[in-house]
Amino acid sequence: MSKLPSSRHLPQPSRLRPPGSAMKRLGSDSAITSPEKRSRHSGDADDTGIMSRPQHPGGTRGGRGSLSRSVSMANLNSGVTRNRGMAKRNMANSRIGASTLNLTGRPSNITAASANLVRQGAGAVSRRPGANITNRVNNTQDTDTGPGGDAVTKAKKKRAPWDLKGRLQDMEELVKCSTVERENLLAKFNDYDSRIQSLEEEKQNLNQNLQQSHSTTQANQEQIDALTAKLNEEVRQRSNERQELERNIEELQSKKSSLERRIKMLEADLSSREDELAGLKATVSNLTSVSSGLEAQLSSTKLLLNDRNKRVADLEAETSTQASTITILEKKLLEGETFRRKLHNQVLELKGNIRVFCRVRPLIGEEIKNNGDSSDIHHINFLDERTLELCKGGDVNSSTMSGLKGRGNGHLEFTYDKVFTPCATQTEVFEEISQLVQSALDGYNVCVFAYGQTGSGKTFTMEGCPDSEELEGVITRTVRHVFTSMKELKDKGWTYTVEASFLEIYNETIRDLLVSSKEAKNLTYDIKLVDNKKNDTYVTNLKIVPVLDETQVHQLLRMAQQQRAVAATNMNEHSSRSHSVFRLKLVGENCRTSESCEGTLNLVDLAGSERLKESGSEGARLTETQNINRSLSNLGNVIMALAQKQGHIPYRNSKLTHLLQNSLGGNSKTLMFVNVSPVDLCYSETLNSLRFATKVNQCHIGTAIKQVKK
Ligand SMILES: Nc1ncnc2c1ncn2[C@@H]1O[C@H](COP(=O)(O)OP(=O)(O)OP(=O)(O)O)[C@@H](O)[C@H]1O
Repeated sequence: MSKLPSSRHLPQPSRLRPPGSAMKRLGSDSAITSPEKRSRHSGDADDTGIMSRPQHPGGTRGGRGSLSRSVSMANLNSGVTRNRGMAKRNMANSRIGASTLNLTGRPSNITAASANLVRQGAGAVSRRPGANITNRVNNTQDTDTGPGGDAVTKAKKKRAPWDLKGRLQDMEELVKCSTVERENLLAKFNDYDSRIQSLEEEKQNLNQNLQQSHSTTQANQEQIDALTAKLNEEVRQRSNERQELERNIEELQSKKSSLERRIKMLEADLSSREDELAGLKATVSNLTSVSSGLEAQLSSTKLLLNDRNKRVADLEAETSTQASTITILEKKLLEGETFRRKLHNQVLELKGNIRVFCRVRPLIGEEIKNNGDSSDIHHINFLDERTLELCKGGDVNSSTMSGLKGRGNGHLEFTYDKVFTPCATQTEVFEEISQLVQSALDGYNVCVFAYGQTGSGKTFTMEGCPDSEELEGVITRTVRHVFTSMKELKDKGWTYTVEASFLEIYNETIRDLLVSSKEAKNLTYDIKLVDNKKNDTYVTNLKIVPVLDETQVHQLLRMAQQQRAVAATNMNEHSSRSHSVFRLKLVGENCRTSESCEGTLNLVDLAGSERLKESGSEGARLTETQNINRSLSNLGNVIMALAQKQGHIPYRNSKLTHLLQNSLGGNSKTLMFVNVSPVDLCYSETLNSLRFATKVNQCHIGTAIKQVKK
């Protein structure tokens, strides 16, 4: 956008004075425009600068002087007018030029041109007005043509100095010409004036235009400023945006680089995946071939499946038939179970309701040394599973004992239901009595007791070594067998409750082994009949513990052992001198058959038998021995009475027989272990025990009766 000139460059109205005013000033300065002034300044040629001739003294001279002055004035007027006309023309020209230039948008040139013209015009007048007038007069005289051309031509003819008239005529003609010229000039002046006025108007218009342009320029400037500010703001925003964009570019570049890295990784991954894919494709092709094979197999399998489904349908039909058969068979099984129990009982009856097992323990420890470092037992021969032979050189009389067979020479044979050699294991021993345990579950009273001299192996047989499973005794194995059988019988509808008690009889006094001596301090334990008509007995105040599993029973056994240890200063002696009775009461119910049963299992470790003569006991020991022998002898008597079916069975003669009344009578199955020591020195006690066992073995107690729960 081109910058418009400021107002100060435009021509100032004061400088462009109207021609009238310039002329006025010119007139006033030169003092020649008005006749008054001309007359007033007629002698002041110096003021005007016109070279006037020196006046001659006298009138003529004065006349000539005034004429010259008139001519000079006319010339002057003419020159001034001409000069002023030139000036005006110049000014008009300059104004025209200025307006033209102004119209073309270059007013500065106008101002300069008009100023120059004014200066030139003014200068032309002001510098040498007199000279100009003179020249003009002279020139006019020489060249002017016009209305007075002839007169001038005539005037050109040099008049004689005396021809004043002619000269006056010339002058008059000249004045006339000047007047005409002046009028012409005035017309021109007026013409110029009107032109100036029009130019003034034009100038005013131009000024208005200029002002409008100025205001437009200002508006434009404001707009420009606003636009500039906007532009700056825009530039700032663009700069911010650019910075933002640069940051974005940086971020994008970093992202790009990270993406490039990721692309590389992905490319690597892709290539590995491609490899994997290739492998998978190979696998897929393999699998496809396998699949086609499998499909073929599947179709054949489907065919097979159809056949099988058919077969399944057949089998289901068969199964339903079999299910009904199973129901029938289960019924038969239950009947069979009942029958088995009967048969089992009959077998035991055939075996005898009281049976005797003989067990000879091995030599142990010092006994082997004393036996010449040999475990061979010299005085006992095992003839078969049920017979052993006792022999001692010189003891011929023994063979004559009643009921005993022998080969003579001190050889005595003893036959029992079973003879266990020293090599017999605890397991083998228990297998033989497990059927009795089964009888207890079937609802019979069972009594297993161990009889024998001290140290013959009674406790080993009944309790065993609790720390070794292999050496577990009858009690532990019985408990396990009971709970195992209970589980098996559960499938046949039987559920059982088990109660345990454990007591000892020492010097004919009952002691509860399942309570501490502190707890049992003020308690008395008496044996009483449950029902006077029957032989069921119970012990008052005795602790009966319901047991749910084998572990619980083992805890009771350990507690009983501790009680026996606390009760004695010498445990072995105390335990040897008392009878211990472990009792399990088994109550069963069958929900299917509505059967019920109640059996009692007594496991008795008797006190060691001892012959008074041979023991040489005295004092308390003697009393103990007497009590033991009395109870053991009474046990024999009861058994004998039962065998002889006597009317009175002396159960009450000892606590032991009284307690075991129901388990020894006709309503029970009894098994007696006769434990034998292998030591030679124990021969007499062994013989005594074997004789006692023989007596028992010869007894037929009667038929055991199944106990039905009341
Ligand atoms: N069959 C056997 N095998 C190995 N050792 C046995 C056997 N029987 C008994 N014994 C051992 O013989 C020793 C005496 O046995 P045990 O204490 O059982 O005799 P006991 O008849 O109970 O004596 P007591 O009447 O004094 O109680 C024990 O050390 C025992 O371990």
